[in-house]
Amino acid sequence: MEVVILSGKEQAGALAADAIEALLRAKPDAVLGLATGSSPLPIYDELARRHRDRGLSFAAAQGFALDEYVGLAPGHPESYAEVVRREFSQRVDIDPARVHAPDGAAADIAAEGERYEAAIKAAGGVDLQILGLGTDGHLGFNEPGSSLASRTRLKTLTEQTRQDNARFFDSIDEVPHHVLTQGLGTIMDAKHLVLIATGANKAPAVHATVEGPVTAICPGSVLQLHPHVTFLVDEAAASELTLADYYRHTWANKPSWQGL
Ligand SMILES: N[C@@H]1[C@@H](O)[C@H](O)[C@@H](COP(=O)(O)O)O[C@@H]1O
Repeated sequence: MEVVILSGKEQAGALAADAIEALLRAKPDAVLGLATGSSPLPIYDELARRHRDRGLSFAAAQGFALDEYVGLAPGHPESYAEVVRREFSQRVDIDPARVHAPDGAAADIAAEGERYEAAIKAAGGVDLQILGLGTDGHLGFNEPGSSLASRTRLKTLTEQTRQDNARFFDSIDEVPHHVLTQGLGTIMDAKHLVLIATGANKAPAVHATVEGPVTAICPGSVLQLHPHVTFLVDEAAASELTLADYYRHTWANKPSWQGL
């Protein structure tokens, strides 16, 4: 695990964009795992800037969203398919037909989960997965209690997550109770995981994820079992980390030839 403590979310976004740019230059047809929520927005802003200013191309790439609400009307502005389109796809040159999301309006949600798993596999798996972190430690929409081996499936949101996400809707009553999310096992299959967490409200979840026991109570903690995971956190989100000084020391002394 690599924990990088940065001064702000723009710096975190730029570092994640560095990793994505390096991947795309080495492998133009890379498969990107796309996260929603507010944390990854600085990454998408930076990728859009690099596309515009220096021709970083996503033309051969593919994208897979982590999750989707169940029960929103197709095209709802807060559906994650729409958020990914608005914040990422339409700002770069990726083929919209190669950006996928689970279909939260599918008649058979269980079958849709299996179809989505098969689609990720058929694409060759995710090369780099962007992740945010819920205040309760969730990844995607894998709420506390999720199996660490879970695959794409229906989940019920906690009230804490519905309240956290109510800011995107007119009222909490409009936040769906159900979602379709890649499982923790699905997420763990990605080759490189890049988690971005900023702000003091994420500090307890960051601490539990990085330094707590590996437990379904904190789904993020499963990342401790992944061989290539990068945590990009700001000072506020890092404020409860026991080994913060060591992470800073490691970053300050990182060999210049070693990427993320
Ligand atoms: N399903 C998403 C997660 O993928 C995201 O990580 C989390 C945190 O969101 P934010 O980054 O806005 O704090 O929100 C949602 O629940």
